[in-house]
Amino acid sequence: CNICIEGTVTCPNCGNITIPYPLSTGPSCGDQLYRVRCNFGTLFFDALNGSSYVITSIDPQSQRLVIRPSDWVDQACLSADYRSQGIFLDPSLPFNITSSNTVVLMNCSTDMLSVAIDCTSTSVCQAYLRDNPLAAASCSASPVCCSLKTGGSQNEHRIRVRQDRCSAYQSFINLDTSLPVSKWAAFSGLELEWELPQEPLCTSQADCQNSANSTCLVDPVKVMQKRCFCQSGFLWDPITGVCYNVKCPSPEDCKKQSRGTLIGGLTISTMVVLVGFAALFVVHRQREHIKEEGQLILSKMHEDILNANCSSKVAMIFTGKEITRATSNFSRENLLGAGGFGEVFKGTLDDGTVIAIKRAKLGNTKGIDQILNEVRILCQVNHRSLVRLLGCCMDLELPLLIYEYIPYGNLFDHLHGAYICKWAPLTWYRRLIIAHQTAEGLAYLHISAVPPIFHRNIKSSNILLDEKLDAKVSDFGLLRLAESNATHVMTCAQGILGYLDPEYYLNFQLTDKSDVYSFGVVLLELLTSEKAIDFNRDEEDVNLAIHIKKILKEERLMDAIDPVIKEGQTKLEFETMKALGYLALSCLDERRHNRPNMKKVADEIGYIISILRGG
Ligand SMILES: Nc1ncnc2c1ncn2[C@@H]1O[C@H](COP(=O)(O)OP(=O)(O)OP(=O)(O)O)[C@@H](O)[C@H]1O
Repeated sequence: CNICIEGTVTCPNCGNITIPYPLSTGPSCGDQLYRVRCNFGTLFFDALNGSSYVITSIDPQSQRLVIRPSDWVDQACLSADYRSQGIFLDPSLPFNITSSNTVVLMNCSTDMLSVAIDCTSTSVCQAYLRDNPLAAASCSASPVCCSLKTGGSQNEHRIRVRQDRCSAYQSFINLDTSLPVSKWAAFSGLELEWELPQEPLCTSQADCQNSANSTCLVDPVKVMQKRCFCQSGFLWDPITGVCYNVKCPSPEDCKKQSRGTLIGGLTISTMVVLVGFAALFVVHRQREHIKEEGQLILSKMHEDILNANCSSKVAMIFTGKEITRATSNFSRENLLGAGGFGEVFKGTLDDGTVIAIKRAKLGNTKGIDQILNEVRILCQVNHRSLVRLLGCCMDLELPLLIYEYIPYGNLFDHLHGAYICKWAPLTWYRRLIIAHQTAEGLAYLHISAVPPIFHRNIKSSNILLDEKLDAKVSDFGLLRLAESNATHVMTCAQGILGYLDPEYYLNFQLTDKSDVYSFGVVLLELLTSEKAIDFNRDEEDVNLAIHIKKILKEERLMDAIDPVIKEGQTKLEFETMKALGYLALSCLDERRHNRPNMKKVADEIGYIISILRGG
């Protein structure tokens, strides 16, 4: 817990103004997308067409800042930024105008009367024109004026003035129109907000030296660029711009924790010494007997922890001896593969039961946590399309998870070739069944599990197939239980390239709809047998979701379908492929609220299957 906040890249103050991350006043601090300009102690926001505005306040917590809009040229009723057509924010930058602003537009042409904003005689601007002496002096000669409340959408980038429309404006933040106009000056300003920044861009690891605890990796959304993504155990905090330690989010926590650790450490040391002496004494007298008893007690403790939250006892404690025997001492012949969590071995217990054993990687500090997490979660879930966790083993050097063995490999290998010679290619009907079973398993996790469970790591290699080629969703290593009253869970980008919900980059949350997005990518894999990310495709097609979305929009789905299932297809089969393609498209909607939920997806696939069966 010694490194909590490091590598902060905030810029120095500008005069009295503190510049919070991600705002940047120079190339070596902040995020370069969030440029502001410091000129002799005054901070400026530069807009398009050469106009520039003084920044009067910044609130990093709400990601908002206030700029002072131009006054108007006396007598002419013309805004000083008339030449730049008013305020025009660069739409390619992450700033927009908030919905807190009320804008009065003056010196307007009668054309404005037909525009859908309030230019009536009761408009707020009429009171302003009448009761503000300056406005009255300059602008009352042309009585048409209008007012509008800005929208606050991400497309809100300009307040426009021009000939034939309106040529002057004033803006107020959270204006209380019940107050007399003489008090309105207190609300003067235009409020902008910025989007939360993503992890900093990088080209090599050296660029990440300012962002401690991060690694320069390919950006799954834009694979042509790389970012300093937080390492395991750390989360990206877009407000402070650092990867913080999840175990001690603030330095205070660190201090508390290290103080706690110190006290705990002393207590533990004392206990260890005492226990050590006692143990030496006992070992001297009854060595073997005590060892066995100790193991029994440990085993009992683990069992108690494991079953604490279980309504029924489903998880078992396996002994190291048992597992070592079952795997022939973890021989390489029994190695099934390795993933993010560690290695997976096949094993056979004394009673003949075949099992899969997940062994945490050496130095995988999350191992124990992940195991307890996984065991607790899985002891609650029971669904035919989810891989069953049988128990765990904690008395070897590395913690182990014991699963039922699923004999026919994973969907990724079936679709992408590794097993093409070993097993026949999957038929279209079987692919639909696999999609349906997977969707049902996930819908169970989202809806029937209490509290709801988001998988967060859906990909074809985590869908295993049994001897009947039925699908079982595996790898709950990245699972976290959602808070019972929370609809989302903050997390680090633990998803995998090509499957990660793009909205994660907007708000750094993964929800049930993030699983829906990842599942949409799996649907595309089933249709095309193409990989989620493939650098052998053209540059702009590396990401399968982007590639197929384009093809679907051009109504060329057939060009992308796996030739194996395309060959000899009936018209009905073709229709069902199309239907699944469009379902995938809805799962892959950029905005998660537009995506269907997993239950709906499962029902849709069930319906597609029923059509195929009926035909
Ligand atoms: N219960 C199981 N039965 C049979 N094979 C399994 C089982 N669990 C995992 N495997 C196989 O072990 C290999 C590694 O699995 P693992 O889930 O650790 O990795 P992954 O899915 O590739 O990556 P990640 O850990 O990032 O999800 C895969 O080939 C998988 O098919």
